Amino acid sequence: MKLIIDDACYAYDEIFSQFGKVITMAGRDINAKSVKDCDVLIVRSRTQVNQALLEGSSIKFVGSTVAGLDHVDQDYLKNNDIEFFSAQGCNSMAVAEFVISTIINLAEKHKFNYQQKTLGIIGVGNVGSRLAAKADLLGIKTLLNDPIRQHNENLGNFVDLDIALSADIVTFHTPLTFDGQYPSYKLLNQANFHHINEQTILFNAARGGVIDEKIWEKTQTLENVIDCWENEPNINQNLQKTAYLASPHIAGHSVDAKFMGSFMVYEALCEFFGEKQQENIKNLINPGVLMLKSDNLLDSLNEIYDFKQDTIAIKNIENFEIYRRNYPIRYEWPHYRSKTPLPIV
Ligand SMILES: NC(=O)C1=CN([C@@H]2O[C@H](COP(=O)(O)OP(=O)(O)OC[C@H]3O[C@@H](n4cnc5c(N)ncnc54)[C@H](O)[C@@H]3O)[C@@H](O)[C@H]2O)C=CC1
Ligand SMILES: O=C(O)C(=O)[C@H](O)COP(=O)(O)O
Repeated sequence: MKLIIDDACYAYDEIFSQFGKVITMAGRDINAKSVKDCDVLIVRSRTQVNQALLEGSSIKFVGSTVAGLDHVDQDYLKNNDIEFFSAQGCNSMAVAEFVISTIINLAEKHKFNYQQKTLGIIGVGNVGSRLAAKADLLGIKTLLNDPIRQHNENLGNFVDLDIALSADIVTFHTPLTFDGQYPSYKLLNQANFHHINEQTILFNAARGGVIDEKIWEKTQTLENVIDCWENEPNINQNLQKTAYLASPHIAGHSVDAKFMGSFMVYEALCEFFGEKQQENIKNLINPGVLMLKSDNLLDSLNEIYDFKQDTIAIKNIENFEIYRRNYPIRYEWPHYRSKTPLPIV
């Protein structure tokens, strides 16, 4: 069997070589010619998985080791009997940690008490619900918006989009969708941007396109935090120059998340081909207990990982893709022993 794998997939050799010959390439370079005689395709977010890539190939299984689905034409896969698995939730804790760590840093910069702020979370799935749980632990009041969940689960505590947008801190965690009853493309647009004002902290760690950047660049906010952009890696430099954090789509890039993305696809692949899982793969990340020296929350979170370094690293946007492909090691909070309680859920 032949597997073609994005070389940014965590531990691709240790994890996937039990299935056959592994060929790797940068995700953006995987093309119809390279997949043609392969049986399995494993990607992250940079490969467009569609008819143009797969028609006439031998691919029987596609695994995506990330949460977003906008790079995959799932209808094409279904109609052509190609098995698809996506590692939903693999990086949700990493994104929640990114948002909380940034809020704590902004509280210090602007001298506000985060317990007196409201946090509007738009999209309350794997990321949004973990973020909400961490915010609750810290005593931050959340305003949750997710009309799909509200409709399906009849949740009484959810709010309308306009209410979530009027929070002090507004953060998007929806997929990028263009159709259905609740498309998220330009969810923050001409008609509702007036809720965002000079006191708002606005995050996009979901996907470029969820917020209309043409309007965003003309809107005065307290701070912008932008991890996901329209037209990556050719990002909007007006927004980049003024954002508190302008990072290269790395909110989900913890070691744990990358491992979990690969591992979840591995489990699905074992099931698909009826192969037994190798026990040792579960132990591929094991940094032991990591000790923190700091004695307050802000310093502890920055000692774990200071996200400001990611903004500095892409001041020259030519570094956008290189930096994210060679991202520093960042472990999630549960690995650390801290003198001050961390909001771990
Ligand atoms: N910056 C990064 O590194 C990362 C970005 N992402 C992005 O974040 C998105 C969310 O990730 P997860 O929470 O894991 O996905 P998820 O599928 O678990 O949750 C998404 C939630 O958004 C809701 N939703 C969909 N359309 C909506 C709308 N119009 N308004 C409000 N809510 C809506 C859904 O009902 C669902 O509950 C991913 O699709 C991906 O695009 C995910 C992980 C890492
Ligand atoms: O899971 C998602 O969705 C993401 O946005 C990933 O963190 C993106 O990872 P890359 O494949 O772009 O490294």
